[in-house]
Amino acid sequence: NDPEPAHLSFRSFINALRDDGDLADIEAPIDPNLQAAAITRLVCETDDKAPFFHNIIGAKDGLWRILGAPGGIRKTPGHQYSRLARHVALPPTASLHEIMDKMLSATHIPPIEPEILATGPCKENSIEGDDIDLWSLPLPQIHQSDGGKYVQTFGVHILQNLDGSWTNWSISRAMVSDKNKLVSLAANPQHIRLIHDQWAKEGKKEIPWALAFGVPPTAAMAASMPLPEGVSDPGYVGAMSGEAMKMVKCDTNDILVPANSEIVFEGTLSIEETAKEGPFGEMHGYTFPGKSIIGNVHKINKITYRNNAILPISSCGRMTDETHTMLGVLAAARIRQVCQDAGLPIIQASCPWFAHATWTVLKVDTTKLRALKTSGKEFAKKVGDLVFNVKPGFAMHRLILVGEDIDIYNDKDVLWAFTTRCRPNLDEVFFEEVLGFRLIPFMGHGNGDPIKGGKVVSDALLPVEYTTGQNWETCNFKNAYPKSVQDQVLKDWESFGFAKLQE
Ligand SMILES: Cc1cc2c3c(c1C)C(C)(C)C[C@H]1C[C@@H](C)[C@]4(C(=O)NC(=O)N=C4N2C[C@H](O)[C@H](O)[C@H](O)COP(=O)(O)O)N31
Ligand SMILES: [K+]
Repeated sequence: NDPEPAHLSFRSFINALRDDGDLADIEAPIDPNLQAAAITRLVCETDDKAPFFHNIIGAKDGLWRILGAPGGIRKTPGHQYSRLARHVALPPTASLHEIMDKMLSATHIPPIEPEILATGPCKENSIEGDDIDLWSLPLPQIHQSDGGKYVQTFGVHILQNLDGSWTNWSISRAMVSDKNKLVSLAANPQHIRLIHDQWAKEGKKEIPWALAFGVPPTAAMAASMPLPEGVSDPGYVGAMSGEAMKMVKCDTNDILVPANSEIVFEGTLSIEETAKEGPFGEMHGYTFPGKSIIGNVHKINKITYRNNAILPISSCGRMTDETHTMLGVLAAARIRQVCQDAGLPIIQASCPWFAHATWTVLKVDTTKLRALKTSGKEFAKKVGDLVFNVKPGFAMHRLILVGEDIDIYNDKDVLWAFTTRCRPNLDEVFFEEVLGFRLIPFMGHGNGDPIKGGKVVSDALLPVEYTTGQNWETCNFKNAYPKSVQDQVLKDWESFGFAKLQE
């Protein structure tokens, strides 16, 4: 057991899940080829407990046990987001808005720089140089049609810019391409791509790199979030958690990794060497068998790892997994922040699971909106011009604007507003000149330019909300009857033979 709390130690996090009744300890022998990921996939589709595989077939010398669905959601009422809440030291009853607020909480405060320790648990074991043979490890096959073994679906890539003034953490998938090599996908505008191109411009051949698996959960959340360029994740996370991240230096380069990481791959990201990458079962729920693209090659010079190390995996695909609950939610959080920093009256943002991280719903403060004396067309254009031209907006293809009466974390509310208050076309502003997201099937496998356009701001605020405010009565139990009638109905409800109402 680690001394650190759950948000600062992957092992403490797993113990916290077990205490929450949110972990399935599986002692049965499980095949890393498909079986572990298939169980994890069904967990994601049924919102069940995180699977912890203690007995992976082919594991040896402590490599490795597997934890699935680290960022999944639960069906337990009132505790749906407890696994995410445990990542950021919030109570299991925390709402998505509170989790997003916590992740944004260090936006305008100074960083707390990491503390560098002489050693740490991640140094307990090591494999070096020619002894590295990834093929001998129990590599997970995540989906049957993936182009290779995606050992990397929840580790954190760590890179620095040229002068070392910026340390970037990010999650990008990578598959094994050789006994000591991975190939990853990180396209424009991702920071891995930006840093890669900076080093390439200076004529460098390779970039010092590390990939840390089983990092402190708060670090995994920051890695999944589009922080502004130049904002170093370690310092941001330190400020967020109120204490310095405990790091150790890699043995074979100067990259710092969390001291209690489960497994660390140390090496270099090649500037020139590329390899076929993919296909991979994507976050939008599709695999296009046989379709691979070109990715960058990472060469591993040393592996260090804890005793009985644990590999986290994300078996991504259709809702709901980490690409929706972390990638989508944290992009929406940053979109809210960007709007607020620009002085727009946006008070909340959400990323509904059914939209697979392609929509962001924005709740507008309509009192402030009315003070702007603007129109829907004008406001929608203003929001889109901002959001679709900043990095946090790159994966989103629809923004929906709604008023205060909508609970944007409730799908029925969102769809009610969208289907009844947004007149198709007239109340929508389309953007064809902005960066588009190739991984969405209607882009990468659609009719138009795979990386340009196809975006829209759908204004689901009625015109009256821009002028004098809501002039309708919602026709539902809570709004269409006097309180006295509602109270009488609720008092009699179960005695009339109806089922107990969910709170
Ligand atoms: C939480 C998560 C985030 C992911 C991915 C995944 C998970 C679990 C897995 C590996 C399961 C699936 C793919 C899906 C794929 C999109 C991608 C990726 O392969 N390439 C990419 O460019 N971005 C990905 N992200 C998003 C990325 O982490 C965020 O955009 C983050 O802000 C990047 O950090 P910087 O802003 O500092 O640049 N992967
Ligand atoms: K990041």
